[in-house]
Amino acid sequence: MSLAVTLRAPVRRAVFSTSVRGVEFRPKAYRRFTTEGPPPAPKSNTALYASIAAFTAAAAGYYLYNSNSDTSREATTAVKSAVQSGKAATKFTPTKEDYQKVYNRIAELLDEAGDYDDGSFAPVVLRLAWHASGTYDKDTGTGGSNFATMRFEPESLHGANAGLHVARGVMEKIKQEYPWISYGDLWTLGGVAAVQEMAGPKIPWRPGRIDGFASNATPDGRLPDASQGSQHVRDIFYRMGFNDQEIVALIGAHALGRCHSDRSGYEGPWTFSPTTFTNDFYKLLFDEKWVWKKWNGPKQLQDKNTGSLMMLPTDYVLTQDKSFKKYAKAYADDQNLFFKDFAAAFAKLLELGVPPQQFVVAEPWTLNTLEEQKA
Ligand code: HEM
Repeated sequence: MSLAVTLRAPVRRAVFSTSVRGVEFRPKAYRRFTTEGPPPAPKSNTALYASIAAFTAAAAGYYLYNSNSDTSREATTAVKSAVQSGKAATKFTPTKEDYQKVYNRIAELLDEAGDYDDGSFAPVVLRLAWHASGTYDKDTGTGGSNFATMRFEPESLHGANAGLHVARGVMEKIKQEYPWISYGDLWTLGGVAAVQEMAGPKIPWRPGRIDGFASNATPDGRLPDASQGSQHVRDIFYRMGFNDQEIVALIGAHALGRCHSDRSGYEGPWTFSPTTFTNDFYKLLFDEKWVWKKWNGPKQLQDKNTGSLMMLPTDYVLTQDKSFKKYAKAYADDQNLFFKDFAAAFAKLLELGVPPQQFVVAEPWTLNTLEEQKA
């Protein structure tokens, strides 16, 4: 039996043309031999074609399994299960509208937080997007949002990720409803929805991340330690490829949410409006007098006036370090500038670790808020 005959089997296309997280996947081996559609199958040859198909699928599986790419391994699984079930691997190519639907569902769930914290899951979901991406190391190309490795131990148990099970739980509900989206795309889209739904700037975003394995995880210690100073902050964020201006813009996300003593050890919110995206974090840094909190917990600052707000040591360095201070002051004075710079830096953060050719579109999209869609 010649290879040419094998590849002309009628079921070939269904077996080979599979979709990985909505991105159509065709292994190079297939592309090389592909023809424009199969010839009609003579009925009497059904058994022959079935065995040819099985052989082809097995060969494809072998080829894919022995390549090192994670995409290949996933495709292999798809091919295998298609063969085992006797059904074609499903092909679904989501459009921008499909991702907008996922965004909308996330936005709805962010609001269904009941008594949780300040009545919204948005801050913790934003934090998940950041921690999933912030493990990136530009020198080795490891870490980042591509593989969503926080699904696995030990990364899910890293001290810095304490409490993020809440966000992963919310995201899991969406995953059940839209199983075609990769976790990396889902979690980063969660970050986008969190910022936008809390009245923040539009965050350009595009899909293409794939699910990896526990072996893709990075070691503990890649995320910042809040008890440290400006050198540590620079070390961590420079490793990801950010500059001082981007660092200061990103940390402005602390306008949102709060610290939890049972998670990080720190306690309290940074602003009086922890579910609205504003430049209040910078304003408060400069306008309030900050004193060390007297308590048994880790060193943190509190506002002298009310004692109800907090700053981490790493937040406070934004007023102490000359270069950081310049940007922090500019953001305190100009919310539009902060929004613009945050959007750019956050969009960059969410794409760390994703090979550019993996993205399904060259230009990131802008997705609409629920409010905009009602209008
Ligand atoms: C020097 C850099 C940073 C340090 C040391 C830091 C540290 C922390 C700590 C200790 C918490 C409290 C966690 C808890 O107890 O639940 C926290 C919360 C948070 N962080 Fe950061 N962070 C940094 C940068 C960022 C960045 C870049 C973002 C996003 C772009 C971000 C977004 C958030 C959000 C939204 C929360 C609130 C989470 C909630 O309410 O559950 N942080 N961060």
